[in-house]
Amino acid sequence: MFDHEKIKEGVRLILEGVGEDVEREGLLETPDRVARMYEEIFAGMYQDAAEPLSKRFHVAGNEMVLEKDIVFYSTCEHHLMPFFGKAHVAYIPKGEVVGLSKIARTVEVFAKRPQLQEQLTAQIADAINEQLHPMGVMVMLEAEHTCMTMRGVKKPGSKTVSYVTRGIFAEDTALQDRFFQLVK
Ligand SMILES: Nc1nc2c(ncn2[C@@H]2O[C@H](COP(=O)(O)OP(=O)(O)OP(=O)(O)O)[C@@H](O)[C@H]2O)c(=O)[nH]1
Ligand SMILES: [Zn+2]
Repeated sequence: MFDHEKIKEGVRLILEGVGEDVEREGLLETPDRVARMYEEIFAGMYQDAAEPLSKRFHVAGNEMVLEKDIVFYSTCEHHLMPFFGKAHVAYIPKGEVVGLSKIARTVEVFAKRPQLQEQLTAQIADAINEQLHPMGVMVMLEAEHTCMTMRGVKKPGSKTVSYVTRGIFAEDTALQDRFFQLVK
């Protein structure tokens, strides 16, 4: 589990590194606050993505289910800066579906870890694929990376779009087009 004291010590060292006085009033509680914050934004480190997807319901048809505009906040593993945006998740069931909220919960588990957008996209798709064994899965993420907008190349408003396909979505470009139409 989280080593709260270690995170606090790290935050103290960063503040000292930037030349701050860690004993001044405004900063006294900061290491503890930041440690608690990390425990929140990295809560997915200790959550099992299979868990929300374990309760399934039987359905007759196999029409596409799309959960779109799922707002997520994640943390870029290169700079520990936030990236945030929307996830669109579609799958074509093969006899089984999950409760709609469980798709968003799956996004949350993986978003709340140090991440790369491409890796986050693939992990969401793979978890659904492995747990639900659907005909196919397609996941698309659109996000703004603060490591690109408030620092570095400073390109505010730029968006990173990533998507992955599994199963019949990988082979059927007409199906991919339908997904792109629906999330537009
Ligand atoms: N592929 C990918 N790259 C990312 C993601 N988040 C941040 N990056 C990039 O990771 C790269 C790290 O590049 P480095 O050259 O090692 O680090 P840097 O000197 O801080 O780079 P700059 O951001 O260009 O200043 C940068 O180009 C970031 O834009 C992500 O989710 N996916
Ligand atoms: Zn970054």
